[in-house]
Amino acid sequence: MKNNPRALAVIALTRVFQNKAYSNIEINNLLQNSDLSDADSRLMTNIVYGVIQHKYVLEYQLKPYLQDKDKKVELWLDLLLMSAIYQLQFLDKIPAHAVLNESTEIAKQKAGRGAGNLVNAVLRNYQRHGYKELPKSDSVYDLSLRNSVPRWLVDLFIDQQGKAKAKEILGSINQPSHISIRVNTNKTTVADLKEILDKKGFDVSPSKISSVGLICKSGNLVDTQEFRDGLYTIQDESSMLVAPALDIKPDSKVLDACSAPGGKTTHIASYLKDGEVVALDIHKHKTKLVRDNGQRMGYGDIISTGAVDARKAKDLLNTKFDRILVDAPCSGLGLMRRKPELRFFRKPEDLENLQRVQLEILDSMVDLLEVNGKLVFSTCTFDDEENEIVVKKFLDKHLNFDLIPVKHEPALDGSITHGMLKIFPSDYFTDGFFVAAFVRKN
Ligand SMILES: C[S@@+](CC[C@H](N)C(=O)[O-])C[C@H]1O[C@@H](n2cnc3c(N)ncnc32)[C@H](O)[C@@H]1O
Repeated sequence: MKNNPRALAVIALTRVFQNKAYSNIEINNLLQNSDLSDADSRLMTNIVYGVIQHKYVLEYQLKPYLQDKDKKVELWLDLLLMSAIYQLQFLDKIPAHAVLNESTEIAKQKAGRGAGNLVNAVLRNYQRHGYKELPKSDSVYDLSLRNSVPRWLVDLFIDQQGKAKAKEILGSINQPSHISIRVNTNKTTVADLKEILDKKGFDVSPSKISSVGLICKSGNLVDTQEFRDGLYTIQDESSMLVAPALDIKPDSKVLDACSAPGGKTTHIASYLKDGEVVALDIHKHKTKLVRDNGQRMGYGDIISTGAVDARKAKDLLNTKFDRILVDAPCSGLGLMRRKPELRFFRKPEDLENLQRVQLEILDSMVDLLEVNGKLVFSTCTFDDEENEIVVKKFLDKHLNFDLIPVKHEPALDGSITHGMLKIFPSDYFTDGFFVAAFVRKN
């Protein structure tokens, strides 16, 4: 089974749904211990993401063919059947007989002849009757089913953004994502790096929303000499909009309160000459990632790290900063395209709990910021509870802070409201993101 892409996909999917594991981490772990060819690795990855992205649709297709007595099939068997239907329906290059034979064999090897017979019978039945058309209305139920997004989230998107925008967001999150990189402009230029990567066969194009971003449709961008030499880092385009919002000067003293794995820390460092950046994270093991990234990108001597709960930072750090970034822990709903399982892991009460933590971290930053210093708050989600409402509550409590317009490129003018930047996954095909900036008046 170790070298069977379909069996490995089912193992990854079982871990995701049983242990609430992240799909990208499980895929990487399993691929590292397998001898799959590149094509089979791509197939395995495609099945894992596809089944998670289309979970409700696949369950809907499967339901009529599971007899009553079989309705409570084990999780792995359910996922094996969904993977098979996903391949039959969504992947056009795989012959149906290969899907049927392989899936039957996997079930037989794992649980004996009975399981193999069940899989074979269900899939033959599905083939005989064909794909069941999905209901087409705009009801919350149908939108939830068609896009495989829990109903509470569909409700939330409609309540906050209106139906048209909610449909646009839902329609975009199950499409394949791009990879983007941020160019380390202290080591190379965007044009030079583009040329080098193009020559290596990466199909690279400039980002429309960040002047230091390049987009790549596919390819292993961590396995190049240029990556090892720190000429670029892998980062979503939306994340590249945060460091510019801090308006950093070459001698700024910057605090990055929630910094791991350090994507934004190294971006901040790229603006500094005599300045420094102190990078905190609550998890000690994650601060190593920040240091490693800093070293690789050539900023090891201006980044220092600390394993600190940012909510307690005001009592632990006895210094002040010119700039503070709170890239806060959040629900990550803006990442649903790249981490499709998030939609199933999150619960409505998470948003309120996360809002509380975000406000506690912001509160702790207030006295660490110099007068006239700037504070930036960002999240990779687009729900109001973790964004605009946090900003409002923070300003209501701290009258010595003003909201100031987020510095941004002209292409993003349409994404600014009351000076705050909010990007939906459907707007520029990036992660969803939010950025707000404040100044301390006194
Ligand atoms: C959105 S991620 C930060 C991403 C990072 N800024 C980057 O660009 O690579 C949020 C981080 O906050 C950390 N975190 C969560 N709660 C925290 C707390 N109370 N204090 C400090 N860090 C915290 C998490 O471990 C996580 O690494």
